Amino acid sequence: MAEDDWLIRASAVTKVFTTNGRGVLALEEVNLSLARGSFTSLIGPSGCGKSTLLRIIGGIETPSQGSVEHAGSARISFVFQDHALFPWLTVLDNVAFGLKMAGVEPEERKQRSQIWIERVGLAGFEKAFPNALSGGMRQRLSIARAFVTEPDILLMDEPMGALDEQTRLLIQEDLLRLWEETRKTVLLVTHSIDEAILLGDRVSVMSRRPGRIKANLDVPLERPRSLHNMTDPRFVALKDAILNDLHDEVMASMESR
Ligand SMILES: Nc1ncnc2c1ncn2[C@@H]1O[C@H](COP(=O)(O)OP(=O)(O)OP(=O)(O)O)[C@@H](O)[C@H]1O
Repeated sequence: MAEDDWLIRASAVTKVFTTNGRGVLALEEVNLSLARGSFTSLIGPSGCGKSTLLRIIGGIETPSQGSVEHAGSARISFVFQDHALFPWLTVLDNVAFGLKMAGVEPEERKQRSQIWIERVGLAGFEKAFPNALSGGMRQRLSIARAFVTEPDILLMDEPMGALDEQTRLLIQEDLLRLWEETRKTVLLVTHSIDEAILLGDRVSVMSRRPGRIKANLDVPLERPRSLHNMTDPRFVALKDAILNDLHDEVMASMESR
């Protein structure tokens, strides 16, 4: 990535949480740039600070030290594991909610929401309420809701974490397709090495807590991609390298307990 091609950049971000008078150093001098129109996957041992870094980049958590800068417009949408859907609103109204907040007129809201409902395969469920949907459908709804406002940056924290393996594969394929059509700037936090490689242009691997970026690895796979890429020798070689990095970190964090 060209150094000047970033859309959002975290520089020397340090985060200390204080609970019951005790400080926990969650992040230490983390640097991470998201290139415009690129997909970055963030992976690391449990508790290393991935969610904290995502939240700081998204501006919903403040760094103790360091800064987050935007180059130009940086409208941000989030997708979280727990969906954060409104149970009292229909599918259509859940998708349209962000547009309503942005002051978009009702007719345009409906049209734009309908397009995204169809893109994520929820046509026919416009009037359903979230509790009548399966976990996979709820996740598709969250994805539609995040994309419909046409954000510059999408921040996704373990969006597929609660799904069974088969639903997860389907949604990964959906996300691949949607991303390849829209080329949003994306940061995806995931525990799945396969997901990180399949979706990402780059995989950033974090060290154990206090989190730092241990490696930024480019994914050497052409697009468009599909689940079949997972058996490509280059995919397997990169997975092996990431496994080695993570293995060292996880072992070291167990030893320091
Ligand atoms: N609001 C908070 N108050 C106090 N400590 C926190 C808070 N949020 C996170 N932490 C601590 O900061 C560290 C990093 O947490 P974070 O959730 O960012 O890690 P993570 O890498 O996303 O974890 P996981 O992979 O298990 O979801 C952990 O030690 C966690 O306990």
